[in-house]
Parts: sequence; C-alpha cells; structure tokens
Amino acid sequence: MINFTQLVLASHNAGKLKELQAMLGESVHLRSIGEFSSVEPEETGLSFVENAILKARNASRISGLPALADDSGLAVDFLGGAPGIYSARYADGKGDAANNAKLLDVMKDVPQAERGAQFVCVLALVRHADDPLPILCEGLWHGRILTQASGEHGFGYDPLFWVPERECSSAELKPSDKNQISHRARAMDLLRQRLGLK
Ligand SMILES: O=c1nc[nH]c2c1ncn2[C@H]1C[C@H](O)[C@@H](COP(=O)(O)OP(=O)(O)OP(=O)(O)O)O1
Ligand SMILES: [Mg+2]
Repeated sequence: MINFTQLVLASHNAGKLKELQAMLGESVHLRSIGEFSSVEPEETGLSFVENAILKARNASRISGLPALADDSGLAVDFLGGAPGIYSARYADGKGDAANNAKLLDVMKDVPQAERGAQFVCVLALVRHADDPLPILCEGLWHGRILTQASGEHGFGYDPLFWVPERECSSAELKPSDKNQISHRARAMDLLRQRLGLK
C-alpha cells in the first residue's frame, strides 16, 4: 500500500505540479522532486511510457519515497506525431516561447483540415525505485494547432492548442476547466480509479 502523504512528483515543471495537485485534491500532498535535487534525468526513452517510468524511478531513488511521473507532449498529425516525446526539447531546450515559435513557423502554410493534433500524457507511479510493476495511465486530448498564439493560462503549447469542444485555445480555458478535460485530467482519472481514490 502506498503512503500518499509522502508522494513525490518526479517533475521540475511547475505547471504540471499545479495541475496534478489540483486534480488530486487535499487528500494527497505532492512534493516536488525539486525539494530533493535540481538535477534533471536525461529522458533517453523512445516513448512517453519509457520516459515516465525512467523519471519515476529516478525520483524514487533520490527521495526514497513512492514517486509519480508525468511524461507528456504534443503530437501533431501533419508532422507524423512530432514533436511528441521531444516536445520540451523541440527548439533545442530554449523553452516554451521558442518551442511555440518554431511550431507556428513549421505549420504556417498548413491548411485548417490538416492541423489536427493531440496532447498526450502518461502517468507512471512506482512504489519504490526498482518497482517491477509501475502503474501506467494514459490520456489523450484532441484538438488543432492554431495559426497564432492566444490566451495567458496554462503552460507549454497551451496558447497554440485549439479545443474544439470549448471553441477556444487551451490557454484561454480557466485552469479549473482545463483540469476537467485535458490529457492530464484523463490520465489522472484512470490513476485515481486504479488507486481506489474514486
Ligand atoms: O498541458 C499541457 N499544456 C501545454 N503544453 C504541455 C502540456 N503538457 C505537456 N506539454 C508540453 C510541455 C513540454 O514542452 C512537453 C512536456 O515535456 P516533459 O518532458 O513531459 O515535461 P518537462 O520537461 O516540462 O518537465 P519534467 O520532464 O520534469 O516533468 O509537453
Ligand atoms: Mg522533461
């Protein structure tokens, strides 16, 4: 049984921490791995699943506690699923603004009908660093890539992601609304079911 009062989030991304903590509610306190180490592991996997497990094991090893990791990204149909697991590194580690500028540029002549994309989130939970049976949950969120940035909320590619069911960008959604329908919300819903938290 996992002691949830001491669950470590294997992420250095403040946006993820905020969203995941809001979804989990007050019963579980997520501690950031940043409290234990500022060194980020190299994400050497070839899939979201591999990177999520790698990050969870690393955080559990460093903290000595059960760990939850989130590996996520944006898969653009026109780009054959890129940037995918490389979403955070799309503009060579120059950050969200540079990633977004590069995506807008690459997609600038692509017609509406071919601008489909999905956000992907894989959550991995390990009870300890060598856990042979990580819990894995995946969530997808379908939308389209906008031709210009819009909205101030969220993080990452949110200003470029059109949400058809709400007719606005992901960065225009109230955080509490994004947290009900996003790829991360879907993955977290499955995780809560697996853990018997709902
Ligand atoms: O809801 C989202 N809204 C907008 N953008 C998002 C979202 N979810 C993931 N993304 C983007 C951000 C980053 O470019 C990449 C995740 O990369 P990813 O390696 O999983 O996270 P990260 O490096 O920021 O933090 P960490 O690895 O420490 O958890 O996908
Ligand atoms: Mg990362």
